[in-house]
Amino acid sequence: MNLKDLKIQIMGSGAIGSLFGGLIQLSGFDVHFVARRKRLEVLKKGLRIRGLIEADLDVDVSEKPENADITIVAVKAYDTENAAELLSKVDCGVVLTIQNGLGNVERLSRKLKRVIGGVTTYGANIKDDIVFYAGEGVTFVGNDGYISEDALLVERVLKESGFNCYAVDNISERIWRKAIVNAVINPITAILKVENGRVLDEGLWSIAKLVIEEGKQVMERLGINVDGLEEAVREVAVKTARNRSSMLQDIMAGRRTEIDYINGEIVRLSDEMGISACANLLLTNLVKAMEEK
Ligand SMILES: NC(=O)C1=CN([C@@H]2O[C@H](COP(=O)(O)OP(=O)(O)OC[C@H]3O[C@@H](n4cnc5c(N)ncnc54)[C@H](OP(=O)(O)O)[C@@H]3O)[C@@H](O)[C@H]2O)C=CC1
Ligand SMILES: CC(C)(CO)C(=O)C(=O)O
Repeated sequence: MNLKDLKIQIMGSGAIGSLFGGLIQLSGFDVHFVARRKRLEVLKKGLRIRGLIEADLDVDVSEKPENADITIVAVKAYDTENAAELLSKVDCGVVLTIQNGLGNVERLSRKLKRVIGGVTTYGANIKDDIVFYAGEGVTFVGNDGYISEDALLVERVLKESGFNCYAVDNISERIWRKAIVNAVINPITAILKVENGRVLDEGLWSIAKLVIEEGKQVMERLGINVDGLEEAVREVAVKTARNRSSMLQDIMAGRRTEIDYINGEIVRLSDEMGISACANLLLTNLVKAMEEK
């Protein structure tokens, strides 16, 4: 089978799903977009991408998933279970999650076969129904302990579509490292309504260190490598110093955040392990209180 004969499906065609689907379709693949509510109506009229590229595409979009060779899950973490239920009604092929947060692979795997993990630093947002391609990044896909055929297939499709993409054998470590970055930067910036760089201020960095330490304890118990974690968080804070985190943007727009699946998941796992995660609990509950305002 020719690679370009593969059918790719995007489950959740918001900012990052539309960007991935749009770039994959532009390189010649047949792409099916799954969307709902306002986004479904918008995409029926076409997908508009601006920013690092400019493209206007007619897309195949519906509310229901279809059979596909590869399905990319790009719903918010709190919608994962519902997405998995809908996908379980069709043959969705290899299932790749590019979501943020912890536990997405596990939640999808309860209902679906051939799930592989993923993590991406590409950046996109939607304004006035237009997808803004804000930043080129890197995407890692795969499993733990081995490089699977499914991960290699996804890597080929994404590379062919112009993505920096690598199949890896330590996807949990990569997912956890991004989650710890998000556990530090996202709630602190959302609560204080400040840009990412402010977490480097002395007082805030002392909170950051507690959040990282608690995350580290869980990671170590799960057998995940924690080398250089604090330095890695610091590096992202420096590189994205002028950014407004996604959680700050969600809070400002009155949207639900992914806090339960980032800091909240560290707290849940710590409880299960009988260890303390006070800093993560505090940040989780403060952000939840802000969501309820
Ligand atoms: N945006 C980015 O740059 C990046 C995002 N991520 C992660 O990717 C995930 C998605 O983020 P993002 O694209 O920003 O979020 P968006 O809210 O823009 O997109 C999610 C989309 O999924 C839709 N959706 C949810 N459930 C269903 C369903 N059952 N059927 C059809 N559509 C559904 C939502 O619809 P509705 O709005 O109606 O709920 C929404 O359009 C998150 O986990 C995020 O943290 C990771 C890296 C970068
Ligand atoms: C890396 C960071 C913190 C960049 O803003 C991010 O992933 C987010 O905002 O969700």
